[in-house]
Amino acid sequence: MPLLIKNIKELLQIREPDILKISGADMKTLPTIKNAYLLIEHDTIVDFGSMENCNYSDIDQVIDATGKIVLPTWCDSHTHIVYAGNREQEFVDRINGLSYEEIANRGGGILNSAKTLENTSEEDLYKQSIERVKKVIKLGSGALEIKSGYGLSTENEIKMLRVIKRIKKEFPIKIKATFLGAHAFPKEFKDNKQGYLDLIINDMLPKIAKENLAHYVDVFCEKGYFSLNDTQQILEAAKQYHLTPKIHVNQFNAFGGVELAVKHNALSVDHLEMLNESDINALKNSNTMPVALPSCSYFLSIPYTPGRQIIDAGLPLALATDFNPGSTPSGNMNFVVSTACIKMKLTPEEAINAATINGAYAMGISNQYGSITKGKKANLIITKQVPSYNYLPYAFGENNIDQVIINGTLY
Ligand SMILES: N=CN[C@@H](CCC(=O)O)C(=O)O
Ligand SMILES: [Zn+2]
Repeated sequence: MPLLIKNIKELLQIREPDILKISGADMKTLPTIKNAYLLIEHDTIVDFGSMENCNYSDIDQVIDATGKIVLPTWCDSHTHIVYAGNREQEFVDRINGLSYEEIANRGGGILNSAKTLENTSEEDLYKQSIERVKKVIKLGSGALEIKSGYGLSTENEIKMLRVIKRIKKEFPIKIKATFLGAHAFPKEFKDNKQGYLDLIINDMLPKIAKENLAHYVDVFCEKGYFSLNDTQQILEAAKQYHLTPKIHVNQFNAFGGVELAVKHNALSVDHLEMLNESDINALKNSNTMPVALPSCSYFLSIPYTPGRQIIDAGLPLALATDFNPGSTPSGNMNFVVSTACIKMKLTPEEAINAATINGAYAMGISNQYGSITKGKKANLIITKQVPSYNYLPYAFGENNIDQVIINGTLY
């Protein structure tokens, strides 16, 4: 049954079907229609325009959006939403003076989450994870990339990826799975790093590919984690299984990870809190999307990704949550958009472009998601009554979402 949304105060992010990402100065523009309507059939946007041209009078299902804004749902291209337990104690430890690095060096951090996950059944992991998924959909996320990376053994990485597959089957939002076996070296491989790389390459990758459990491959390319050489080995091996890279780079140190990622045609490079001129140059003329994770900077009190510099260099930028138990226990894209404006000095137009169409690009789905385009999936946020779209990032911490539509159906 068709669904008509009428009297929309402003309909945001109207794009032609061939626009897959927005870069540089173009990010300052957010095409809109004021006093608009939008028509959905099944799961698809079939028509939209100005109310004065709205000739649909016999539609049964109508939403009156007077005073409200309608925009595409957020596309969160970087999450670790499948995890077990939490790391509240480390949060308190950091308040009391320990750094993220010190906690990791004591065997906490990613290894702490891996231990909890090992002791959690697949069923329980699924149950814990879907509570988070339900919450983020209510907060306006209509597409999620989800990483493994708290398994760190063949059995537990596959357990995580099977949970992601099940979420994909059970939930109407778009999900893309990423294999992140190279998230940290397990304790037993502390003095045999090549042994762990070999396990990833010779055991995990073939099994994951055989079960078709992942679309992308990720590596935490960082000092104390995976070196350039380690990263290169994994990306080369993953290529045989057609897994495109989306990698964690430059969170704490810049040492050439961006260039390596670009050389391997990475779909995205994520974090980038530490960025230098050669990283920016490597990204120019590439198809790789830089992704900023401002909630992580907020939570860890580390520098914000220089989004202004990235955009001013003519590059695109995407925004994502990084939802995970250690560095970002939040999947709230509304907070991400606000924080990008407040701390990274993005304009609301830039931040909304970064969290919708560019987020969709960073997960390889912008032909179907991330904008108001005829033929794209009807994944929409209807806000509460607000003065303008600037109010959304301005009123940080306030929930201004009234309704969320996923695949043409109210969620
Ligand atoms: N930096 C690497 N991975 C995650 C954090 C993982 C954790 O602390 O559990 C991130 O993107 O911030
Ligand atoms: Zn991450």
